[in-house]
Amino acid sequence: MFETGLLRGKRILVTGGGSGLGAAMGRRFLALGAELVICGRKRDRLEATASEMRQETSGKVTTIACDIRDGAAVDSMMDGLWREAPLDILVNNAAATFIAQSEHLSFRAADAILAPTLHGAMYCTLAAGRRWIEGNHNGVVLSILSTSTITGRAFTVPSAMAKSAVLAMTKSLAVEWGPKGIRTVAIAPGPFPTAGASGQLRLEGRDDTLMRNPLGRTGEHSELADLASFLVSDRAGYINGEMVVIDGGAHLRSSGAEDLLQWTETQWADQRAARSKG
Ligand SMILES: CCCCCCCCCCC/C=C/C(=O)SCCNC(=O)CCNC(=O)[C@H](O)C(C)(C)COP(=O)(O)OP(=O)(O)OC[C@H]1O[C@@H](n2cnc3c(N)ncnc32)[C@H](O)[C@@H]1OP(=O)(O)O
Ligand SMILES: NC(=O)C1=CN([C@@H]2O[C@H](COP(=O)(O)OP(=O)(O)OC[C@H]3O[C@@H](n4cnc5c(N)ncnc54)[C@H](OP(=O)(O)O)[C@@H]3O)[C@@H](O)[C@H]2O)C=CC1
Repeated sequence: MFETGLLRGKRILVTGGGSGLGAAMGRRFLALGAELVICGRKRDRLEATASEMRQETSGKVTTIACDIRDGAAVDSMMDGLWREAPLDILVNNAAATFIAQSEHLSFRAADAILAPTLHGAMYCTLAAGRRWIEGNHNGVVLSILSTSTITGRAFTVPSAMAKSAVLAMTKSLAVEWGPKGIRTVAIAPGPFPTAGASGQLRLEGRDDTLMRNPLGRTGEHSELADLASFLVSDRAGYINGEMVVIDGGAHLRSSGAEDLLQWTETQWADQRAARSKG
């Protein structure tokens, strides 16, 4: 689909690149010639994914254990990266969510979603952007958001709030940092089966939601990876401050959460008891 070497010479950090959509994007970036850095909290999973990637391609993959909720840890990761060479592209992919009745959310539970999804994305963006500007280096920030930025989404309110805030960052920085050679773009995926999303959103037990998709299917990881590759590449050099939706048209019918309005109190109690660790 793309010219060989579309991303040759690009050094890309994908947060949460050890699993799910982050790993799918990383694989595609490598295949297109990029040098890849993936970060996350779970060192073992990062290493396992990187070792598979190294076997699949001859590309360079580096792993960094970093909890992006911790600004000092983010700064230290960026310092380490810049000591070797500047990044060219940051992909804000790491995030967290779970379904819950909002009246049952403790403050700690709300913060468990806001901290990685909003603060983590902001810390990574500020840390990379400041270094690009100081070094007079061009950069691209791609943030993986959600169609909840358009529809809102019941029962995942902290996630919808955080993703909307990162969309505001994307639009605002497009104007502020565009003149400094930094593009900010975003993708809003619909349902793409991953272990993280399926576990946290109970996607498997909720076929109705998926079947209401106008295209009658969920997204393929390769479809998202292709879109991401285009948006971060120089071929998309005139796209700035935009969010591209990739959901088969699903959000035009529903936010995807309406079936949860039919859940009984017993189902919600069961959900609270069966909390999944992402
Ligand atoms: C609504 C349906 C939509 C249909 C389809 C539409 C299209 C799809 C749209 C998808 C949009 C976004 C998707 C994603 O983000 S998918 C990625 C999912 N991946 C992850 O979440 C991975 C990361 N996950 C985690 O880190 C953890 O799972 C967690 C989020 C829980 C955070 O863990 P942490 O260790 O920080 O938290 P603690 O265990 O210490 O708990 C902190 C407080 O949070 C409370 N908590 C935890 N889980 C739940 C829960 N399931 N329900 C309610 N409350 C929860 C916990 O009790 C702590 O609070 P208290 O101390 O007050 O008890
Ligand atoms: N799959 C889907 O249907 C959809 C996904 N999205 C978005 O796509 C992105 C990827 O989701 P998906 O692949 O499904 O889910 P995953 O659960 O696989 O991905 C989440 C990743 O984020 C990392 N992460 C979480 N918290 C932190 C943290 N504090 N510091 C560093 N890394 C962290 C996790 O690694 P670790 O646990 O090692 O820290 C993990 O690799 C997310 O932004 C999600 O909101 C949006 C819409 C739909």
